Amino acid sequence: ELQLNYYSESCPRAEEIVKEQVTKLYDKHYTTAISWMRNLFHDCIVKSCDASLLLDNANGIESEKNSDRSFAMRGFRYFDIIKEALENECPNTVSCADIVALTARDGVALLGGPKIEMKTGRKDSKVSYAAEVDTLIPNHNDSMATVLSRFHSVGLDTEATVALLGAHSVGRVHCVNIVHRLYPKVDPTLNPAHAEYLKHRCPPPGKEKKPVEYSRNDLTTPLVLDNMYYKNILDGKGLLIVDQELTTDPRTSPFVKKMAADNDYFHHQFARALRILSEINPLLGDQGEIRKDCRFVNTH
Ligand code: HEM
Ligand SMILES: [Ca+2]
Ligand SMILES: [Ca+2]
Repeated sequence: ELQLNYYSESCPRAEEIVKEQVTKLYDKHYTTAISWMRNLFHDCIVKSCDASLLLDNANGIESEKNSDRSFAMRGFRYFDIIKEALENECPNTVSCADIVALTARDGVALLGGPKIEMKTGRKDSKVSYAAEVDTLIPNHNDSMATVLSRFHSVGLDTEATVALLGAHSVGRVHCVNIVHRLYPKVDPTLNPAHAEYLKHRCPPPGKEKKPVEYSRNDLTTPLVLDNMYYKNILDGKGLLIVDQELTTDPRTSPFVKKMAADNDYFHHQFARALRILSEINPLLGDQGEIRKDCRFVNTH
């Protein structure tokens, strides 16, 4: 079973080391705090919080990082820094899966989100699920029915689902995921002034000036994990179709309104939801291993 402070005897400073490194990295590259959160989602919703996401292409393993749904994910190399710090303190002790969980927890706190109690004791997978990623992670234009059924199937109720999408209160979306709502006709659910802003950020396909263009999710508090996301989507400023759908689906819209009105309530629900997410099907005992290098399964 997962437990609080699983490493209290085997590596008493484990959680402190993660926090130190996450803080140091945040001071240098604030976007790392954003990446930890998305990484936890993309690892845990694919079978298990088992660091399957972190495996590289090697020895017959096909990396989940290269699937379509992992588009624009960043910051993977920072796991190596954290793992190295932990290996220096206690070799072969702290799993990569627990690093995925703890970094997300500490990243959320640095972004002004809630403090979250998180259990540890996860083991790492020996396999990757690259072939299944695109069916297990919803797409940006999926219906809310599809999103909810996927989240419900892993124990995330509707309120938790609405809270987790609040992660889009920070970070960015690339134009490839936006232009279909702008051209040839503006999606009528978009706020017209915001649509003009987005057209300026994202020229019609083929007319881009730079190879990679994007918009920030939240122009008001782009670096804070707060309930501005819900105010924005109620104002027609959601960038993804799934963001905007939260406001129109009768199952989700009551929670959107409640979260927009009360940041503490959002934080409380976000903390609850992230805990559920981080405890999906953990590998325990000898169901998995403790990888020496988060990119590769151990070779014995
Ligand atoms: C239905 C569910 C979800 C869908 C379809 C979805 C889709 C996306 C897409 C398409 C992007 C933008 C990629 C880009 O163009 O750069 C994105 C960004 C992001 N997502 Fe989600 N997402 C979902 C749920 C979540 C959840 C549950 C979390 C975390 C708890 C999360 C965290 C993030 C973060 C932090 C970013 C910004 C990444 C960055 O700036 O580097 N998302 N998501
Ligand atoms: Ca996984
Ligand atoms: Ca924000």
